[in-house]
Formats: sequence, C-alpha cells, structure tokens
Amino acid sequence: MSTSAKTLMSEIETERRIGGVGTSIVRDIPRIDLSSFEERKQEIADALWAAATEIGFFQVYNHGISQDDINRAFSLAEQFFALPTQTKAAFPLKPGTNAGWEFREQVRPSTGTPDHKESFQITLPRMAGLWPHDADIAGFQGFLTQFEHQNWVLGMKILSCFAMKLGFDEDFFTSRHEPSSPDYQCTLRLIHYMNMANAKPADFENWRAGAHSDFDCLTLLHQRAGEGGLQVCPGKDVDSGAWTDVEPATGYVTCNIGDMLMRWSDDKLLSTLHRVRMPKPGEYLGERLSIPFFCQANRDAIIQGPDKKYAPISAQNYLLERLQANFAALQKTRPS
Ligand SMILES: O=C(O)CCC(=O)C(=O)O
Ligand SMILES: [Fe+2]
Repeated sequence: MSTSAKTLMSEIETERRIGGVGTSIVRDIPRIDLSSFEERKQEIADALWAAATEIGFFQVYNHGISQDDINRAFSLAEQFFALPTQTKAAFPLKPGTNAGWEFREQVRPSTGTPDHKESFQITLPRMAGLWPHDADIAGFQGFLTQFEHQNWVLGMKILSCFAMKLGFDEDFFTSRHEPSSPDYQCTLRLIHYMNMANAKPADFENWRAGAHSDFDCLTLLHQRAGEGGLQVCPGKDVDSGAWTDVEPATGYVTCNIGDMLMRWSDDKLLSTLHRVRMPKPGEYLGERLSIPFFCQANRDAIIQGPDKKYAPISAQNYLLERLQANFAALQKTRPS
C-alpha cells in the first residue's frame, strides 16, 4: 500500500471509531468579518489561517451574498423536495458524479447506515438531463446557476487568502477551480433532512448525516437559524469523542476545510470531522434544509503542498483513492 493510501486508511479508521454518540463541549468557532475585503486582506487572511490551523471550522459574515438570494435558494430547495417522488426520480444521481437527486443513499464509514436525508446536487458540467423544468419549478436552473457562481466567488476569495499564506500566487486556487473547464467539479448541494415530528423512536437512532470529513478543498455551508444539529470534533480531540455544536445564524456562512486542502497545505490546514445529529426531545423536530457548496479542484489539477510532504497527485486520482478507501472501510462495517 502506498504511503498516501495508508494515510487515507488511517483517516477512515478514525472516522469509523468516531461513529458513536460521544459527549458535548463548547469550543470557540471563530467568526470572521470579510467586509472591505481588498483593503483588509492581510488581516482577514491571518484570521482565516488561525481558524483553519486550529479547528478547521469558522463562520464568515459580510461575505457578499445577499440574504434575499440565500432565502430564494432555500425556497427553491423546498419546492424541489416537495415535488412528487416520481418527478424527482427523473433526475437520478449517477454514482461518483455529484449531480442529480438521491434519497437516503449516502452511507458513511463512521456509521455504516444511510444518512437520514435526500439531496439534489449540482455540478455544472454534468447536469445534462438532470435539471427540473421551469414547468416543475419556475426559475430553478437559472437562479441556482447564478447562486452557484456567487458561492464560487466567495469560495475563491477565501482560498486566495490561504494561497497567499501558503506562499502561492493569490489566484493559485482560482485557476485550479476553473468553471469553464470540462474538468470543473465544484458542487452546490441542496439537502433535505426529514421531518421527525411523527418519526418512530428507532429513527432517532440514525444520524441526519454521519460523522465524516469533506473530500474537497473548502466547504461553504448555508443553514437556517433555528435548524441546528451540525457538530464538529477537531482532529486533535478525536479520541475524546467530544463534539461541539455549531449554531446557524442569519448572516453567517459556516466554512470548513476539506481533505484536499489539508493535503495541499502539507497538513497545516485542518479538515475536521463533523456530523448532523438528530434533534433531541424538546428541540425543533421539523424538516431541516441546508445548502453546502463544495470547492473541489478541477480533475486535472495537481495537488502538492509547498513543502512537498506528499507526492504529487491529480485531483481526480486523489478523489478516486478517497472513494476507494471509503468503500474498503464500508466493507468492514458490514457483516460478511
Ligand atoms: O447539513 C449540514 O449542516 C452539513 C452537511 C455536510 O456536512 C455535508 O453535506 O458534507
Ligand atoms: Fe460535510
């Protein structure tokens, strides 16, 4: 097994160990002001770097995406998930493509069970035949295509700060997340976690989303105030199994570093385990929607950090290794 495959397997082993409920503790999730971005770039980059090297999670505000646009994206997501199952089934997710609709299909190595959710994923070069028509939902494709771009702009701003701190050109990551390329693979994901108001007690033993780290460089997550449940467990505390709630708040986009940027930074920027827990008795039991945007480098981008800690690898092969390691770990969680 290559060194990088061994590293991946040990990451997945950690994920499997962390599948239990664990305990809760309060940790500081830094909130970072992105206003006057160009003038304050050095200061912002320092704050992002500190958050990303210490916990791997942070929230940004004054981020440039209007609340009206975020609300509209949530409203379109609500309309999509309210469509009849047979309408949604006409846009099926093809495995490995991050494009289309799936219902309770994503199984995490940490839990071995499917997440209690459905999702619709938008990866622009792979959407042929997968967009609902305007007759199904007016404006769906047009608006979400431009919302995808707004998220890309924000993601590239944040990544330009990490590029600067790593000693790369400021547009280093932007040129490796190039939307006009057929190798583009950033993804906007609409997620619907089911209403639990009339659920059976056994359903509460599932996870809305089991513990995992993201495969990408950077994830931007839109959530709605009052629809909590996201929890993080930083790498250095993995053995303690102590999780921290990240509360959604209007005006804030929650961000986390993914495995790809961890590798690209020679492990300086931390990809942190996270999950979405079920509501507890007395908490809001209704449906929960979230909209992550995954900044994932183009397939042909070559990943290697400034210190060359790991051998160079294309983003495509990196993801393949990651998926294969996941698959191998899942085989182990299943009885043979
Ligand atoms: O819905 C959330 O709050 C988190 C979703 C998530 O972690 C993911 O889709 O990777
Ligand atoms: Fe995630």
